[in-house]
Amino acid sequence: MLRWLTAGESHGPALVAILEGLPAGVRVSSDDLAAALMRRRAGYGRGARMKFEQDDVSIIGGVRHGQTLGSPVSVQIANTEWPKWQQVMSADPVDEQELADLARNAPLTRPRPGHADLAGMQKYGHEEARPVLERASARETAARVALGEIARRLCHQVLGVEILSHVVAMGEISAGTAELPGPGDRDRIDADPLRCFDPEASARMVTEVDETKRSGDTLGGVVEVLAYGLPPGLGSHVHWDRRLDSRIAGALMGIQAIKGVELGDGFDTATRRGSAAHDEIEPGPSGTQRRTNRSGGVEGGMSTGEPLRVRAAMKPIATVPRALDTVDTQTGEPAQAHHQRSDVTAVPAAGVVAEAMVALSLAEALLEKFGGDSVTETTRNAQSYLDTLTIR
Ligand SMILES: Cc1cc2nc3c(=O)[nH]c(=O)nc-3n(C[C@H](O)[C@H](O)[C@H](O)COP(=O)(O)O)c2cc1C
Ligand SMILES: C=C(O[C@@H]1CC(C(=O)O)=C[C@@H](OP(=O)(O)O)[C@H]1O)C(=O)O
Repeated sequence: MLRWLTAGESHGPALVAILEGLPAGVRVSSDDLAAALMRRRAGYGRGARMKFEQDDVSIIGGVRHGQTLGSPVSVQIANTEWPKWQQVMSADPVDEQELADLARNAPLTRPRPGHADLAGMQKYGHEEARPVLERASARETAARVALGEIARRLCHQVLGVEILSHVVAMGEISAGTAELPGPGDRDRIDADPLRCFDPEASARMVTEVDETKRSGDTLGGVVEVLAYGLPPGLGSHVHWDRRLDSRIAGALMGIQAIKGVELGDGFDTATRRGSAAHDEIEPGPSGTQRRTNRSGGVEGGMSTGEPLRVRAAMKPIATVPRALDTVDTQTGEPAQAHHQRSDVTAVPAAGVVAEAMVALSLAEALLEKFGGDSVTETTRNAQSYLDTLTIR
């Protein structure tokens, strides 16, 4: 069983994460994790913090000389901004007067609509939003991306799986998706300012981000994750929580600000007649094949062997510069929501996080199906399954 956990606050000393249940022999180094984290920081429309803060990543356990050991892998991502936040976020009690004098520690009593501030204050009994937003912040997704990179490497080593993502909509601007990016297009997508595969749409998206920023507003959008090289039969039809689609949907909805998930043609499928909704099966050169991939590579909760295709819709950033109406919880009076700085949009980064969540879900399903305590054993098991598939 693959298990993972993250901890740490946005302005704390570090994020930490543990991934348990990996076989021995997954090839990974700190530089690999640093490269994965760089991808998450990029993207046109990210805020000032992305420019001055670094992800200072180190592997604390579970890896030796570039290979996993089979023990829990533990990762730390230090926040280079920590020195400025040492008193505000100190784990130990701090002199009250010293704290009161810090502008950085001013109580945040004007909760932002769309963020976790108000519901979190009510639920945990906090009088201001700092203790909520520190953990609600998507800073935490850095830890998921680090673990997702290890999961991605496992899937690639065992089955040659390639996972990538691209931005298919930014606000009202949609990319042309007649041509899907292939396994080799990862670098080209990353080189685009908005991680969009359609250069013409990307240029219009850049203009839209600029105009949105000028008007003091924020943007959401849609990302698509693709996974190539999956065998048929990951996940299962036998129970709701073993379904691959249910796990992937849950994993993607668990990303901050994701409000919708769609497998394959998703909501469009519901508008079609059955004859135009499914993927007809035909004999091919190496076994059965599909004429189309409307399902997005999952039927009956199991991978079909076709590419996985899943979309996630992100709402616009909640910290709107032209601040939204709220109530000052200290006075009960109408007020403007607190705002210091924020991303205009983080859709390109959300794509990288979505890849990580898909990689973790696929690694879990892969280990469940093939088991193994070493990558060699897992690969042997996977190969034996593929060699003996009764229907190809
Ligand atoms: C990569 C990424 C970056 C984000 N950056 C910001 C930001 O700068 N400001 C902000 O208010 N929300 C940002 N968010 C969104 C908030 O984390 C999110 O609105 C908040 O957690 C509430 O969303 P929820 O209702 O889905 O929980 C970001 C989300 C992601 C995935
Ligand atoms: C720090 C990251 O993202 C942060 C996510 C975030 C939020 O509210 O989710 C708010 C912003 O932080 P701050 O309010 O301190 O400017 C983003 O910069 C990161 O992705 O590494």
